[in-house]
Amino acid sequence: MLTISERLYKAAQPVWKECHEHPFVKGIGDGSLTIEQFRFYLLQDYLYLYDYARVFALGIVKSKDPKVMQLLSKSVDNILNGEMKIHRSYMERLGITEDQVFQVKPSLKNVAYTNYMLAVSHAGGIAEVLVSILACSWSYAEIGQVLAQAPGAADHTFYGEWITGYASPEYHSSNQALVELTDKLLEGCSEETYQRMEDIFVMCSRFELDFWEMSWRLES
Ligand SMILES: Cc1ncc(CN)c(N)n1
Repeated sequence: MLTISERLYKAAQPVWKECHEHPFVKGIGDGSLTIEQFRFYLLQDYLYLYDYARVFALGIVKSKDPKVMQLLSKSVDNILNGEMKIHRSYMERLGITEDQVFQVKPSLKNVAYTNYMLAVSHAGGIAEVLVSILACSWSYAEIGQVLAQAPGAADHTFYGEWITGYASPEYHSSNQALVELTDKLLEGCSEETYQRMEDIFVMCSRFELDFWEMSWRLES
């Protein structure tokens, strides 16, 4: 029998396949993505990650289990001081200051995605919080792993740092902890609850695809 996370993963496969095949993702992998497109993505993603960290923080508020609270607070730290280090390094390379990022307006699709995660998490419980962040964390772990396997991709002078960041054992294990926690929280849940979770997971996966597309087209 499939675990809850395996069922969620299977349900989102058609959308994840489109993410893997998206020209933006392929372009990071083969180095053909323009710096202009990456710069646009970087700025939007930097803003996105602050709201994403807020969703984890909401999980701390919603949880009564000290172990879950510890894991989520570690995740907040991983995002703000780990994952975003990659962004800050690229900002330095591209001559962008944090003040300049905050002058950028988040795009419509960026706002739609973060507002969706925040709304679902505010209205729901700890399981809704976990499932709404899972597609984000998991799809990037998978994209990082796939791109890192292409010969030379991880050593690319510009995109290599992005690829190695998301393919790193640290990123993989923090994502794995979220997958396992989701299974634990939803073990033995009713079919009705599962369907609600699947809707959230697939919706967030669609937002992921939209984020790549928006960045490819520089849609602000
Ligand atoms: C839009 C988006 N989705 C996911 C990730 C990976 N945390 C990210 N940085 N940005």
